Amino acid sequence: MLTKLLHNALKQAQLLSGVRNTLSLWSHKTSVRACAARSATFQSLEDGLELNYGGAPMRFNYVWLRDHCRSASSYNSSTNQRNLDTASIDLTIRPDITTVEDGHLILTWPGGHVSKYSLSWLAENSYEGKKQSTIQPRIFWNSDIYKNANIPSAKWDTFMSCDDEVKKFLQNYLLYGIAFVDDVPATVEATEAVTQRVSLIRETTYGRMWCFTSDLSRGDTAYSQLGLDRHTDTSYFHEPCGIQVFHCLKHEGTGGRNLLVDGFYAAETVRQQSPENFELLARSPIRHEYIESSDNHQNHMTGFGPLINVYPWNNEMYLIRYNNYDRSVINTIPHDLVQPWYVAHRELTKELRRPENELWVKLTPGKVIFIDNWRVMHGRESFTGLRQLCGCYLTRDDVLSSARCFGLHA
Ligand SMILES: C[N+](C)(C)CCCC[C@H](N)C(=O)O
Ligand SMILES: O=C(O)CCC(=O)C(=O)O
Repeated sequence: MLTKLLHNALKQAQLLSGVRNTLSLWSHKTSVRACAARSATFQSLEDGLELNYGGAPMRFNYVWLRDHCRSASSYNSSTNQRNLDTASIDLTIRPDITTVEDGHLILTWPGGHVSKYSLSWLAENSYEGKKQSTIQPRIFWNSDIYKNANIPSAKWDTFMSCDDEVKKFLQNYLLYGIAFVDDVPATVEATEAVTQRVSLIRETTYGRMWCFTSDLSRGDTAYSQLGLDRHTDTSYFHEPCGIQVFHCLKHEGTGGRNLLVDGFYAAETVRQQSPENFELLARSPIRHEYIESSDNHQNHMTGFGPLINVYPWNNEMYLIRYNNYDRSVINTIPHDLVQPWYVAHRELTKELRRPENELWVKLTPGKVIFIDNWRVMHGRESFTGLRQLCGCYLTRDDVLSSARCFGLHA
């Protein structure tokens, strides 16, 4: 089941990533000395070599090859760290001898040092390979897609005792950007324990674990009974918190449902409809800000970054900051682009607000939700009565590290 999901996600990511194959643009071949060995051939280029090994040709620069030598003197394979001082490599270095033998590329450098790279390692680590592959397979969703996928929630008992349950949970989390644990005791301590099964908690000005009601104890509308439109949190950090955990410990009143919207689904729609609007949102840095001044709390946080962030080599999205409440003065976009930026922002907002893209959930005591705060927007319906919400933030790097240690593609 998971394998099939992953396969579909990979297919979808490939379709959606807008990757263009530029291999046909390659030039600069100096000599065409083809050397056949097994299924691999190479050709020398001015500053490196081109390797043909199965799929598309791959090009490797000579300085890069020397820098990535995995011999014991160049690389410490017990700490997985480089020994070689990169600055000591002659920038005009070329090997004296190049051969392909037994599935390896073997280079003998001036001075006699030999570097040996397995062809499969080279294929895995080539730019061409990276450009065509997805860093994190995901399934973009609207309300129907998510509901029809019938993703099971993890259960407190098994989640706390069985690593495989945490692995399944993380796999769902990586694919959809949201995941639930049910039957959790309605306490801050149990919420903390569930979170720590996943990774480290990130302390912020709001605390390590926070538990809040609508008492306006902080200078932010989150601490009121007002509805909150879809947004991501801590957009005013240069690195917004990666994950938001919520657990509603108590609600005696009406309303207060939570809204979830997959920002990547909406942004991908914009990319398909008007690539220039997507580009503009991905290129223009904007500022968000959090200012709080009271007897108990003094804060002035501000961070820059574009609304949409993509990896430049494959155009895959990895982070959206969208918070109209906390967006600060726009003075980082030149005049000519201000109007187009608002047009692009409007188009994205329209997609984010489509009712069919909205997933509404009523968080009840026992149900803990993990939300990818780099991808999935959350909001809240206004409410009456006493409502107590606890939770915390996690850092994305720590969560991805946990996922990789479980052998997941992250
Ligand atoms: C979740 N918790 C109530 C602790 C913090 C709320 C932070 C609210 C802020 N406007 C933001 O969006 O970042
Ligand atoms: O009260 C809620 O359910 C959500 C609050 C919220 O959106 C936030 O703290 O950012």
